[in-house]
Amino acid sequence: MGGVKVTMEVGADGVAVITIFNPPVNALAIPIIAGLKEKWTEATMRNDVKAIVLTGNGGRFSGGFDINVFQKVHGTGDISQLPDVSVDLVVNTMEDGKKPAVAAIEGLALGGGLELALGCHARIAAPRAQLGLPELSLGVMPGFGGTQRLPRLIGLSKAVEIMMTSKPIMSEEGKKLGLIDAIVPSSELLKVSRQWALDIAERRKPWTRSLHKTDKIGSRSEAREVLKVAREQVKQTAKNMPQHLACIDVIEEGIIHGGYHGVLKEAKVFKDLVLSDTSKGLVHVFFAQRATSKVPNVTDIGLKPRTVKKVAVIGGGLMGSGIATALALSSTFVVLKEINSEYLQKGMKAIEANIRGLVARKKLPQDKADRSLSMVKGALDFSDCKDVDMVIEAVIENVPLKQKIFSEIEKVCPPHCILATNTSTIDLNIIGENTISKDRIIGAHFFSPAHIMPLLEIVRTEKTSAQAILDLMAVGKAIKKVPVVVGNCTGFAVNRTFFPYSQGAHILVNLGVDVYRIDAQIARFGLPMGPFQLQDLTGYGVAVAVGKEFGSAFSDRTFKSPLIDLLIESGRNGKNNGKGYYIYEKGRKPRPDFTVLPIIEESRRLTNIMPGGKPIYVGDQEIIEMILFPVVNEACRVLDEGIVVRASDLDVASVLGMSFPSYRGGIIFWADTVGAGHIYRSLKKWSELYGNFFKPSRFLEERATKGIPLSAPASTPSASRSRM
Ligand SMILES: C[C@H](O)CC(=O)SCCNC(=O)CCNC(=O)[C@H](O)C(C)(C)COP(=O)(O)OP(=O)(O)OC[C@H]1O[C@@H](n2cnc3c(N)ncnc32)[C@H](O)[C@@H]1OP(=O)(O)O
Repeated sequence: MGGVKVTMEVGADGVAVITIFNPPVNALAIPIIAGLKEKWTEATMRNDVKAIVLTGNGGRFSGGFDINVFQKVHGTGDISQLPDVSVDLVVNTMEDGKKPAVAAIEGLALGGGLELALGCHARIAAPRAQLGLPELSLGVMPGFGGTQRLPRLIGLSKAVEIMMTSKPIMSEEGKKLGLIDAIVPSSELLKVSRQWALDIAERRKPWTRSLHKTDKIGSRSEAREVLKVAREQVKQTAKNMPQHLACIDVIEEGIIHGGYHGVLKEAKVFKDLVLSDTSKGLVHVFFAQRATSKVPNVTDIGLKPRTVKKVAVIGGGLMGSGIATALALSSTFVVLKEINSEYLQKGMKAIEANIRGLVARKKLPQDKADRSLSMVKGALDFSDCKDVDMVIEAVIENVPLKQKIFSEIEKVCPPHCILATNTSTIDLNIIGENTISKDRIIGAHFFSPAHIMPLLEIVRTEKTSAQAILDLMAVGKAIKKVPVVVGNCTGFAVNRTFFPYSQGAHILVNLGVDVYRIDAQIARFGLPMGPFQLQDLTGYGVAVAVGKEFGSAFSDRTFKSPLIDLLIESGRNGKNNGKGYYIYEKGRKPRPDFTVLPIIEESRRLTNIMPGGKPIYVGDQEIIEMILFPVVNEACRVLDEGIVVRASDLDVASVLGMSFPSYRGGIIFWADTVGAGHIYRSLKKWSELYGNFFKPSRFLEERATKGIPLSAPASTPSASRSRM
């Protein structure tokens, strides 16, 4: 805690520079807030201080309120741990204080950090500083007056957008909007800010108290319209979460009753939101995501990641072209290797389409797109891979083919080259069977579409070197993925955990439950779509292949549903050919296709699992549980076998790889909120009624009977934990 402090230096010019020190992001921890109050009060009282400049040490203004405090409140339920910053510090001490203050912003000013700057009387920023109010992404809302001051400085519509999306803007945009008063080079930031503060003191520049501004908000009726549209949008984009609508209500309060009333309501609602389950889940995911970058015996043994400048991607299909796109977008040279010029052209075209698509959606500027495309070179021969630092094989799931590729690349590529495979199911030891340097073999499992989905599952075998893992983690970060390191087993951590998801859905259908009802319930729970629509989207071929793989690895608990085969026989292939459980037509939302019902009936007849031949009766909640509890059960096996480093890695993987709702905190966090006991008893009951698929795992049974959360680390590693 030695480095956590607030300092004040008073110059001969009469400016007190107050600096926040709390590396790495100058988070506003409780001692920092106390320090700010103390220094500000001192500066206000000292006769030699004419004006104040607030800044952050180390090139970053502040990353906002200390999120660790939220976690403490979540653990204890004690809301009194939250200090009164909004009125006591920002309104009374800073904004309404007797001395003018200027915020000198570099790097970033996010959340409470930006709100402190809003409480100053002017803001000077360095180029490309990030400014944002991302609180909603943590399940709370701005709590230091941001809901009131930002609209008053930049107008309601843009302020609402910044808060609702949680996305930062750059200081250049902030300048155009009126949030930033001037942009100056970093080297001049303090000098200009000091002068600006003195100019305010001497009335050469306006002494603006943002909370009192009204000129940018517009008329009541305009404001009402903006808020109405925002409410409608968030009902679609932020289902099941309270903070967006709560934030809009608070903004409205300020518009109707004035900024100060808005601040008071904000402070109250902020505290309610901190205690919400949504905030608990999202804050958990925030820290869980950062924890993935800490891997014992890899990131803590003094190794440094080596530079990976050039990567060969073998196979230009859907996955290969997506991976190549992700690499090229982050300025890595890519060799895309295919077996003939037709396939190669297809792959290159797919990369181009991916990149052009980002430009069309305004996610990438044209010049960056051109630069990215120039990073990719096509190749038909392995000799083009002789100077690459990493190979990522992304061909079809065919064992002999993969084995052949691996022994060839081992011969051609330099000895330091990492040999990665994008397989989603096949055991890495089998793929690398004919390869000599087994320490370089590693799994780089991307999720489709690879240039968009944020998860990278890094799979290691017992022989993979720590250096190779570290290098791939660094590549993952460079291409803006969240790398999660896992052990080797069928399906690895993510696909294995979620295999029972579609299995459970198929059991339910064969027990007589309606497919569309199942999909609707799962969507209501918060996944982007239900299991049947997902199956339509990924194609039935994938379902068959994955089913086979898992069926042989976990035959004790695999349910063999004939439904997919029947659908294929009847000429359906999901979204691919526009015919699945749903009808797919361009420009329209998928619509249920009721002509599928007789096929489902046929499946039910063949499996004959309905007790007494009659459809079972289940409530809506039970549908969700019968699909997700088996997922939790498999997650327990993954934990028990030590496939992941820590339980929260599965939370991150489920959120980023499977779109499990982040506000529920990920699969294990959610399971713990439901309670291991309830999950265990439910699975036990269903296993007695409907068979082995539901049988509770040893790990779940033990945790449930001892009353230990599933997320608690194992006290003594089980025999199989040696995998990591
Ligand atoms: C009342 C107020 O309105 C409420 C608030 O202010 S809520 C907080 C709002 N602020 C935020 O949401 C910002 C959260 N932070 C971020 O988005 C990113 O950390 C960042 C953009 C600031 C920096 O990103 P990056 O450089 O990639 O570093 P990143 O690895 O994320 O963070 C570095 C470390 O700082 C920590 N950190 C970042 N922001 C923090 C915060 N606000 N509080 C506490 N710790 C924080 C991270 O946990 C991480 O710790 P670790 O090294 O021990 O894992």
